[in-house]
Amino acid sequence: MEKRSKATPIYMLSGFLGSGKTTLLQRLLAYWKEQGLRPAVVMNELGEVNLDGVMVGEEVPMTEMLGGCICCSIRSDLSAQLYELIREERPDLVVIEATGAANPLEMFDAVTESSLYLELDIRPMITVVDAAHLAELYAKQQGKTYRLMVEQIRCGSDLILNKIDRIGQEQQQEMRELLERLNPYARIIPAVRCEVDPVYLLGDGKRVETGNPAMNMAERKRESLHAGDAGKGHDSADEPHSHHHSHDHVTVYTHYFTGPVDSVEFENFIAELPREIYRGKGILSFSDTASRFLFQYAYREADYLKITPQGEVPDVVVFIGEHFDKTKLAETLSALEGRTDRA
Ligand SMILES: Nc1nc2c(ncn2[C@@H]2O[C@H](COP(=O)(O)OP(=O)(O)OP(=O)(O)O)[C@@H](O)[C@H]2O)c(=O)[nH]1
Repeated sequence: MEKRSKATPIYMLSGFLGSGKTTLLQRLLAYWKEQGLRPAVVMNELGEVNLDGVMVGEEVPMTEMLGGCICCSIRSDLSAQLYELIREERPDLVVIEATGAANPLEMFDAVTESSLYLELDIRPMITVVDAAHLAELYAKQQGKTYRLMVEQIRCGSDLILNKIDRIGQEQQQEMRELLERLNPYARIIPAVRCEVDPVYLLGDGKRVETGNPAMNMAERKRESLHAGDAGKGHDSADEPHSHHHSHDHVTVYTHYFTGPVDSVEFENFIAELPREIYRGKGILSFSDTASRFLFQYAYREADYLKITPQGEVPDVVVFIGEHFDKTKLAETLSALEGRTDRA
């Protein structure tokens, strides 16, 4: 118990873009608050705006690391940000939600580096897996996205097999078995919208780690870099240094709107997005409704949630994908604004 007051527990949420990390984060924050704890969040986004932050209550201290990925381009900032957050806010625990493109081993290294300066209690990594997306990628078993997803699965101590509402029973079983093969150490928790029992997930008061989680991770890292399912064709196995740039292929485009757009036109535009774009999020004002919407697009499924953002938040969308044509996307989005102007 004494240790708790000194070492700050650090929870890392891993999982590919759009798998459900923020959905899980919201549940965990609600649970911790119910327990009378004061959580803090480090939110890392590839885009220039923190749209996930809108989903986190204002009372939760949050550090934003934007415009890059914690695991490489802005990795060195993590220690400083954590240090400030812990010193100024004195939280009971910190959750780090990395970008979905983050290589979990690099993220783990970055946090371990921080523990040289700060007294941290690094908790087992939680990986959220989009069951439908994994099923599709597993059918092909190639590509950087699949390899990254496998890496994230191998590094998780707890694997939430999320979005099982999007696949049938048989495929659920197949994906479960795949996870067991890829990571026999982990607990697998099937879920819809990350609805999991936080007491079970976090193991509060019950879970006994077999050994030091950091040590387990180091072992897994060695394994992961040398052999196994992921090792086949894994960047770092083929080219020893390339794993540091494992998500160089990810393209991000941020578009600030100058005014509202027509909702039907926007939905049509989303329905026709190229496949290379696998994630989108934004805050939008539509010309045909009064409220503002938080827009989400993950693995070809779009969601619109009515929101009242706190403070000044621009109308903006961020698209993330692999080598898509930013210029064309910018033109199409500008044209949508133009159409509304004429209306
Ligand atoms: N159908 C379905 N949709 C889900 C489920 N869980 C989350 N979603 C939706 O998937 C989208 C992405 O969820 P997030 O929680 O924002 O995903 P994320 O991993 O934080 O995304 P990034 O921060 O971009 O990596 C949202 O529209 C969610 O409402 C699920 O179990 N089933």
